[in-house]
Amino acid sequence: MPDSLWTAPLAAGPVDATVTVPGSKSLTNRALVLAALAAEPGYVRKPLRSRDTLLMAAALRSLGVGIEEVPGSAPGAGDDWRVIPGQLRGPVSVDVGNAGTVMRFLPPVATLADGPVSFDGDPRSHERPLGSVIEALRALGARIEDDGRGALPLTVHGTGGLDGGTVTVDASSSSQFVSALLLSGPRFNRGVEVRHAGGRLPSLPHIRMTVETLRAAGARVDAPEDGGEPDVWRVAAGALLGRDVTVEPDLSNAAPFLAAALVTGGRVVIPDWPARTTQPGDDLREIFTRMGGSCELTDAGLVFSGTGRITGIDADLGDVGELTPVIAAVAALADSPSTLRGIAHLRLHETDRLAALAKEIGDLGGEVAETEDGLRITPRRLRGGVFHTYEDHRLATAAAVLGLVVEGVQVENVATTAKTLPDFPGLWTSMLAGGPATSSTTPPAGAGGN
Ligand SMILES: O=C(O)C1=C[C@@H](OP(=O)(O)O)[C@@H](O)[C@H](O)C1
Ligand SMILES: C=C(OP(=O)(O)O)C(=O)O
Repeated sequence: MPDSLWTAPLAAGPVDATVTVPGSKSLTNRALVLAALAAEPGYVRKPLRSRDTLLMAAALRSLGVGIEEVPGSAPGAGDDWRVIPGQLRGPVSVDVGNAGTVMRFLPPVATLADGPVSFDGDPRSHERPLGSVIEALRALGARIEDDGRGALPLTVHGTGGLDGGTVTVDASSSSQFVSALLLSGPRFNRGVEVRHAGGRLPSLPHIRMTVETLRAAGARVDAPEDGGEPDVWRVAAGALLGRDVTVEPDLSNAAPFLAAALVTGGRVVIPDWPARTTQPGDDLREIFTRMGGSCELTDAGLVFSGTGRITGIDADLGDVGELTPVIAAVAALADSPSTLRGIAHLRLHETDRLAALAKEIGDLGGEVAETEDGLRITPRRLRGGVFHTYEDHRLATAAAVLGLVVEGVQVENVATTAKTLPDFPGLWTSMLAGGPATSSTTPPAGAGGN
């Protein structure tokens, strides 16, 4: 059966709305892992409930961690999670879907289980790189069965603990390799020292996020940004605290909504925008200001306005690669060309994002050329048509941005946005209706967990 098409709504005029963006995927999944590895129960409040985080919760539950629904502390935000750590058990089968955080963060956790833990996921999960994590865990003492391709499927033969120690990895294809080894590090007998050796590390803010969340959970961490050796992180062995963590809104998922203000010359308010954060999405304030908008952090949240004029940019997005699809969509609507650099690793994301953006924006009449490490975008008059999304949530939200000002953009499989955003179409139409837009907290069908 062909995937369904969703006709992206055209904006009738400048948008003017307040959009409550659900919790951060990256923070929710780190909070779940750290709470599961803690020495005492804790809470994850205002968690994101999307495919990626429900898969993480389901995997941890099957490993023996209690994750209970408790009434939410924040009005209207849905239930919170109480996480009760326990002895991790096997045999267990984990479905990672196409979640990088699940497929990379959980194999190190599985070494602590008392039996085998097998991992598998969507077809794309077999193509996303994992070899550095597999080799690193073997070097630290783990037994792992795989088919030698450095990817899923695989089985970690947990023995209830791991020696740990020093390991060198090439994390140039994903920062998640470093984050994965650090997150479980406090539970390894000798802690862990991770040394990156290879090309440029992408998504550094996500590694800083890992370091901050570990420290907040009581771990002792040495990191390069504190005057340590470049590309070397050390996590000492030790018990993790059970904490009460409130998840920030997902600032990367704010991108399409801020873009809506930019491309329609409107105004969007995102409540609860943190004054300080490790989320890469915070860079949208600067990037979209350079592209013609203006923003202000107020008590009501981030107030972002467009003028209707959109300027192209030359930007290195290596630290904030996950923002690329929406930035590329905005760039295709600008009044001057853009060059997006430092993002070769996007070829290994949910899909090959560079190829997909070049093809799909190109099919609407745009001019997008792939470079060795990014995209060169020359704005052209766009026309409607089918925008294929390759089961990539951020391709779908990028297409919705184009559809605001290009009539007849039909987005294939918009439901794929549920990877990180529950009810994106509902949020989008509420934004266009001008009312307050708040996503439903109902989990997407087939997401696993409960
Ligand atoms: O650690 C994380 O939560 C993430 C790290 C980044 O991965 P890469 O370093 O593979 O780009 C990012 O793109 C992804 O969406 C989330
Ligand atoms: C790259 C992404 O996801 P993942 O966590 O699956 O790597 C993303 O969300 O843009």
